[in-house]
Amino acid sequence: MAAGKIFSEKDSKLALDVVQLVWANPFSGERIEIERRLLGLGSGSRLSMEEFSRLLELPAQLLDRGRRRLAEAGGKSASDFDIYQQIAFFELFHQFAPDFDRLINDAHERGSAGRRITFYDRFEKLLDYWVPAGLGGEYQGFPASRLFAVYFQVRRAYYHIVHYIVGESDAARQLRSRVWQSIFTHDMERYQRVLTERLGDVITLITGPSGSGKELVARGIGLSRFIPFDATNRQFEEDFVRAFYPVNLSALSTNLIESELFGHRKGAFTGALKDRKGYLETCGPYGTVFLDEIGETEVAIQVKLLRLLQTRVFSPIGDTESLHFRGKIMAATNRDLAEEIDSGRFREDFYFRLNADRIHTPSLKDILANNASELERLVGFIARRVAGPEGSSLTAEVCDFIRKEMPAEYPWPGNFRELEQCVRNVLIHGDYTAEEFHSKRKVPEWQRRFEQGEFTADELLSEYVTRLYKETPNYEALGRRLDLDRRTVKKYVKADS
Ligand SMILES: Nc1ncnc2c1ncn2[C@@H]1O[C@H](COP(=O)(O)OP(=O)(O)OP(=O)(O)O)[C@@H](O)[C@H]1O
Repeated sequence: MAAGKIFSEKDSKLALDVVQLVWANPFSGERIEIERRLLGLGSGSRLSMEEFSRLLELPAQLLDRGRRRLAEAGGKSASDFDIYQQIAFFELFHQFAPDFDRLINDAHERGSAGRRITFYDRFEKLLDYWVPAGLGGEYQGFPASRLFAVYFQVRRAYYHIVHYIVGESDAARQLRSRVWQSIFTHDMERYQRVLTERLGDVITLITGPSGSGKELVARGIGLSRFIPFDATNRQFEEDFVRAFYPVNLSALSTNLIESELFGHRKGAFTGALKDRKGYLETCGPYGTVFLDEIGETEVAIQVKLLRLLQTRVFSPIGDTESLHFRGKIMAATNRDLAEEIDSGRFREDFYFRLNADRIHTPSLKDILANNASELERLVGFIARRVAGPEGSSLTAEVCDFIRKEMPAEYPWPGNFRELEQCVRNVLIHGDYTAEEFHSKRKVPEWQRRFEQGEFTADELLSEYVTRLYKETPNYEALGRRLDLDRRTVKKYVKADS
């Protein structure tokens, strides 16, 4: 019997568009286009909440109609079964998004995610409703638990990217999209088919100025790695919140870096009183070791790390045994590594090894240069975090302060971190003075004219006498102080003071 079709002619086109949506990077411009096309809207910006809810009804309606024809069309052998199945995945993902979000939130609040996942049974049941297990119980060649694990990863990635990288500037959007690619590549369908367990081998290097969010990006990627689900005991194989190991290399001596990363055996050096596991050993297959400030490391450490990256093998200090590193390595630096290589401080071979997947976090100055209104949005975000329900009044205060007291082109050398300090200082002291800011603070008009030599002698004297008159508002007394007679003082005090 020739294979039938699950979808009618009319539904088929819509179904193909929905499948594109299933695999599109949610932070890409392409995704917006697909969403708008599905709703019959012309090109434009992101969907409103109401439009998005309308969009989510489409796959559910398609599935309903498809499910009724599923058996008749030949089930698994229907020519469009794979399309039907992918739409079912999409529907299921959205149905369970609130459950996954709760799981992620709770894990962050408690600092641990390790517990039985109670909604897995419900998940299997619904999956079985849309794609009956009688059709084989495998979904694109994988068991339901694998699908569940991919959903959890997708939801974690979405959650962390949205929570960690804020803002509506093009730079923020591009960064979100790039981070998504770092987790899933640009071809998510291929990722879920063959790469889930392989992408951990790829090293990610994050560059960008200090305080621009490099660690945040690293954390977002590290906490969003694929983690298999064990359907027998209803648990994920790794606690995602505990799978990120950041090491600030600039804060440690060469010996300490080795000890922290590689670990040591008892007696390996003075003070090594017992065996100690390093992060490379503690980190499991779904974990991430983050080497922060990699540009600050001595060449000797670079050589050891290069060996680790090439062979994924290391030995604790004082041990000859080789251990296998199973996790992912990420690194970050605010230095210009090309310059460091030229000056002989950074090994070129090490750089090329690190440079497989590169992400750049933009400076706040660059973000604001293309989008001035972004400052208020970012201040609002920080203020809500700092002052909770008073967030909007604090936002207004901070924006007012910045507008009146800070130079229009202030470059925010400390980037996002400095903006956070500014918000906190205005909250606590009603004021903010940074080193850099101090030197660029708006100079009073009289000082500027003085420095530019714009005063005549009379104007200068008038400025001076008027300023002092505010402290000593008595012509007689001020005359004595300045060694001038009363009438001369009066003549120089400006009329409006
Ligand atoms: N794009 C962003 N969105 C939200 N918060 C941000 C962003 N970038 C940075 N931050 C905040 O700024 C602070 C500094 O971020 P982070 O430590 O990630 O910067 P960094 O680039 O790693 O800095 P350094 O080079 O000094 O280590 C953090 O408190 C972080 O929450």
